Amino acid sequence: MNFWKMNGAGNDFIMLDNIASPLPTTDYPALARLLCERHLSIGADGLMVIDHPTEGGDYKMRFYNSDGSIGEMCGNGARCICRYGYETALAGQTQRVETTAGMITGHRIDARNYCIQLNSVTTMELDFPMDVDGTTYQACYIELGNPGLPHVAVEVPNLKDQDENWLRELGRKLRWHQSLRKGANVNFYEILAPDHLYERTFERGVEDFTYACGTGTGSVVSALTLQGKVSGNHVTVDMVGGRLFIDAPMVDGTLTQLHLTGPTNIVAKGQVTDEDLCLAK
Ligand SMILES: N[C@H](CCC[C@H](N)C(=O)O)C(=O)O
Repeated sequence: MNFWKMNGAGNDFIMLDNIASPLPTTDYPALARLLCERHLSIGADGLMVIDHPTEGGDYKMRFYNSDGSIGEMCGNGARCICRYGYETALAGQTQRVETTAGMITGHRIDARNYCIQLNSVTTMELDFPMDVDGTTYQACYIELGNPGLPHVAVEVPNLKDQDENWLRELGRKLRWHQSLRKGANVNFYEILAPDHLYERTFERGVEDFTYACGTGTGSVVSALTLQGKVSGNHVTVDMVGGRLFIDAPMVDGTLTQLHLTGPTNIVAKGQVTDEDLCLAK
């Protein structure tokens, strides 16, 4: 079984091609849990499976978090999978990718940089107070696509200087907060300068911080654009693993197309030989 290991701004993925070597879809959650384990196997935030299109796209992207749960979408993953699609000739410079959250389009900018038009905002609650241990956090709740990928945005002053363990525990409590129907990815952000943010995301399904989150940056910038705190034009978002750019322009007071741009890295191409994996050939 061949795989690629890629990352998009440090958000890392194992990629398997179900068109080239088919497996039953029901095998993938267990495969994700096994292969994404960082000490016992290859290690990654998620597993992505390239599959035959069924809705008129160039191919289908199935996304599994490292705990085996299905993610409706993944922005950095989509940027990586578009590079895979281009480099394996599944698609051209511009491609349509079927995701659980709906169709997205991807565009190759150059060898390493890819841009995705993310699923549009389907839920936006700008005033979403969340109580944790007696403190009320003035959060925003956002979903992208349908079914929507859930995100919470919380401003944290001096984010870079905050104690990581404190932040992780807060992230975990917000991620599992009783007010959330299906949990959420929790995005902490700080506005560093006009149209320049620093962000850290505690991800659902990884249950920890990842180095970057594409839909997280798209959700935060969408909320901040509606609040008039950023312009929505090519907003820079720095994360631990790299820099992402979000375009979320407003036309007549409404958000229009949401674009995520950033780098990709093909770290390895190889064969899965994990001896604990019964399926490995
Ligand atoms: N890191 C991803 C999001 C993965 C979503 C996943 N954590 C879930 O909530 O199912 C991104 O770049 O958009």
